[in-house]
Amino acid sequence: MMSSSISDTEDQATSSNAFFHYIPTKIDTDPLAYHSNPESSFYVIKNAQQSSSSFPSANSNTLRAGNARTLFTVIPPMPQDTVARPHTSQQRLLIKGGRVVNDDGTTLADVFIEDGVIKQIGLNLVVPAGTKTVDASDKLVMPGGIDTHTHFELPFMGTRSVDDFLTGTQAAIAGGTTTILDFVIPSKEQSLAEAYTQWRERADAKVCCDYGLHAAITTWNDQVAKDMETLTKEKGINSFKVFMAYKGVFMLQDDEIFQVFAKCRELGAIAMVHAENGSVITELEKEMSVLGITGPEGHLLSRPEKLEAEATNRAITIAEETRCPLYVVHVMSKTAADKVTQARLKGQVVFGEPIAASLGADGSQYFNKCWRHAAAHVMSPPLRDDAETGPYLMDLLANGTLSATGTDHCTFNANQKALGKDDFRKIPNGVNGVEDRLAVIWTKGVETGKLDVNQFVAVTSSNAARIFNIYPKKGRIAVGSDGDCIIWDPKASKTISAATHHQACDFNIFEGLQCQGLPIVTIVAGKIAWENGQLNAVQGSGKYLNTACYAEYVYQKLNKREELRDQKMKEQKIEREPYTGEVIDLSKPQAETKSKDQPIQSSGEPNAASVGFHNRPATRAGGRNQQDSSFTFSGDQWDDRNQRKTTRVQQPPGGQSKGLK
Ligand SMILES: NC(=O)NCCC(=O)O
Ligand SMILES: [Zn+2]
Repeated sequence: MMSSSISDTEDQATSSNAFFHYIPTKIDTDPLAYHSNPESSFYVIKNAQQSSSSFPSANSNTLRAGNARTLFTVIPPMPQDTVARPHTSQQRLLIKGGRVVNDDGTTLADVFIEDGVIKQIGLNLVVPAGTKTVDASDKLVMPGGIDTHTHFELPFMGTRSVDDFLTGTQAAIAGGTTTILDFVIPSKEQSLAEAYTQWRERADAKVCCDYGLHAAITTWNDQVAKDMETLTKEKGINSFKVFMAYKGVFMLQDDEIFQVFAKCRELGAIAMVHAENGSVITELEKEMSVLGITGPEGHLLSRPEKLEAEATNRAITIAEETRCPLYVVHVMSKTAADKVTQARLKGQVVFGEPIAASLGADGSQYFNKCWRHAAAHVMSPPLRDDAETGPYLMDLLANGTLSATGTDHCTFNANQKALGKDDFRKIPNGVNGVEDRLAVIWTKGVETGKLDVNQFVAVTSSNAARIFNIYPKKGRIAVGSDGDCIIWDPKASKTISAATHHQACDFNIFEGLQCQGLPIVTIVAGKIAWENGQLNAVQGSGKYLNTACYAEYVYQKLNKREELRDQKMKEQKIEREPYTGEVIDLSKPQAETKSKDQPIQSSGEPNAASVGFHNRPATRAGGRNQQDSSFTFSGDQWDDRNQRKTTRVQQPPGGQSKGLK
């Protein structure tokens, strides 16, 4: 039962199994909790109780998540782990003295984690002797980041992305991300099911943090549809991406996209789209060749922004027609973002994902004199040559129009990018970001006053958890949630560089960016995996996340709409007596049908339509209505069978034709 009243919350606060009592108040004067939005309030957890019981039930209310800032919502029940976490019973950690930041509120509280799960939140907690303590005084304690979009060790464009599930998740952890969602992308000769197994094999042995999978649909047939069912029902995948780009490789046609989206809707999954007009891009690429443009700038010039916006709109339209929720990956331009905005304003369930690159870098790099530098930025859709795009996308994140952030982390070294040294079309597409996303968003979002700390948590973690149905296991600091947290120091700073990053690639698109605000500690499943610049991540310790279909955050509205739509459709059904007259026998030659023998005109009533063309009634004299076209593909006139009256005109107006002499 959904409930959303303040009194419910008050009831809950006094009930025996209440954990927190949230009091909306504007008491916070601490600069750490600075709020840029004057309308938003701070929420303080009072009377936090120690508890070792399980997560609040689905009936319990808490403050509304996300940057929409509706006040009360329901926390769904905790999703079940598919793989039991091994119990290392002595694994206990107390995070002391920090300010706990969720997407809906901030409070001063300690956090006690045991066996990978948050067990207590509050002040003066009683914890077992020997518990390891980490000091978070003057720092923020936030849910670990969720990167919605990575491509670790992806075979692509003749090579393979260099960050694998080990270096990729290590780098993620160094940057404060504790969950990644990667994409299963089948090769031409592979089934979706085989590709899924392959991805699991690659990832399970290496991941240092939990991970989930989306799957890409790169071809469409009945078997793929069946595999989608298996992946959703048995393998924990709830999101499927189609490509409108990479013609001849991954790209699907509109009718296929329609069918994929319809299938997603049927399964309760989320459709995802890489939105670019691949067919037009292929033509524009050829034009670049004709113009002699072979360098990385050709990549940008052949992928104009309007082709991203057009495809975004097309995908949104198809999603609307299939009544399917849509997640637009890597929103790279203002106009594409506007399409998402327009759809959301109309109430469509569409989510937009800007990435670290579109928020923190720009496409002027494609014109850099150094080929290696320019090629290192090649990704699709491209970075836009416009310094305003990043701030624009950040504004849309701040006002809730864009929802979650990823990175599309897909890295290639210079020698791999060099596959396209003479032809930009062969430069492997992809850039870095998994390590830098949080610092870039803090620097470009919080430090500019666009995002408050709670919105920062929303767009880096909680919103993604809700959309992909892993909330509140992930994306929240709460009793019962996984012990994936970061201790964030808003005062810490660094300059991003490939020389010091943990990503395997030899280039960093944020090179030289001075970041303000960093994760000084990253806790993965209750263990410190990153502290004071030291990685202590454990290879293979991450678990695969089962993501269930019908995420309430996504589908609740849609299910209701579907119900109402069905009802409305049924209301429009007309009950009629069945037609009992003659039905034309199409197997017989048309000449034998009755209509041939019957006069076309009987009572001056219209019957022209009955012979296959013309809609307007004949004239009283039985002639063709002059407003009807006399054209048919057969060349026939509808009144061919009527005898025509002819009158020889002896003296036509304008004189007799004598013919040419
Ligand atoms: N985005 C990109 O350029 N590379 C990764 C593959 C994809 O997502 O398109
Ligand atoms: Zn991608």
